[in-house]
Amino acid sequence: MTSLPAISIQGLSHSFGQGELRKQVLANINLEIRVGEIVIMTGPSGSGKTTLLSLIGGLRATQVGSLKVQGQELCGASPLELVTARRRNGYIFQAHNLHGSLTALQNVRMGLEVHGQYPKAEWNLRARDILTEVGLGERIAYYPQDLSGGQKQRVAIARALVSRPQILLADEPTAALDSHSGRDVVNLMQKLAQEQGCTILIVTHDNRILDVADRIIHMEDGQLSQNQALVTV
Ligand SMILES: Nc1ncnc2c1ncn2[C@@H]1O[C@H](COP(=O)(O)OP(=O)(O)OP(=O)(O)O)[C@@H](O)[C@H]1O
Repeated sequence: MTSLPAISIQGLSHSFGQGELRKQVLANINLEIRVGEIVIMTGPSGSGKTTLLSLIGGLRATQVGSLKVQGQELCGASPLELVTARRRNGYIFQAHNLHGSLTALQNVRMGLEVHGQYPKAEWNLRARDILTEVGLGERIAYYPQDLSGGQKQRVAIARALVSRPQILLADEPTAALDSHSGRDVVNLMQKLAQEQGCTILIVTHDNRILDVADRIIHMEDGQLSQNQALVTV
């Protein structure tokens, strides 16, 4: 049995701005990511990595080409379809983006609220369970200001994965962390996502985490390099 790729992109291009200010940032991107694969995307600043990640996440509308996520075509999708597509994914950003006025537990519950799939009666239990899995079972009532950078990012991972998304998109998840915390965070992402059969795409400049990838792809001037070498480490 052949399963659909998690992500399938053909001839994707993207520009910002209009008229004379129009600037093409992605040109003819072709990429296929299999279900359960962990792919790392590297490349210089400004090369278009975040733009591609945001298109895959349905965070902005796709203009040209074909972009299928879990078999759903996002090019030409309506705003409502994009919102639905967005809710199916988990996101982790460089800055953890936790709400400062909410505890760790409440932040993680938000991941379930937004997702809207699980009954409300289960939210606390699910949030508590995943916080325990990321090693923060004793800190569920802490506010972000009372957690270290690595702990905050672990809350962000718990929030991203609590709804058991099929795709996890991470943009520079270790950039604000020291090497030890960065390694912890990536190992956790890998472990939880593998347990859940989740496909992961990570954008990073952090060479220390490249070994978690099944495959590394490289973006340069809006184009993906062709030698998408398999990592053998
Ligand atoms: N909303 C926007 N409006 C106009 N231009 C944008 C917008 N977002 C990004 N760009 C431009 O698109 C290009 C690609 O940006 P993008 O953020 O995708 O690069 P990146 O590879 O992720 O960079 P970095 O590694 O620094 O995050 C850059 O030249 C950037 O200035």
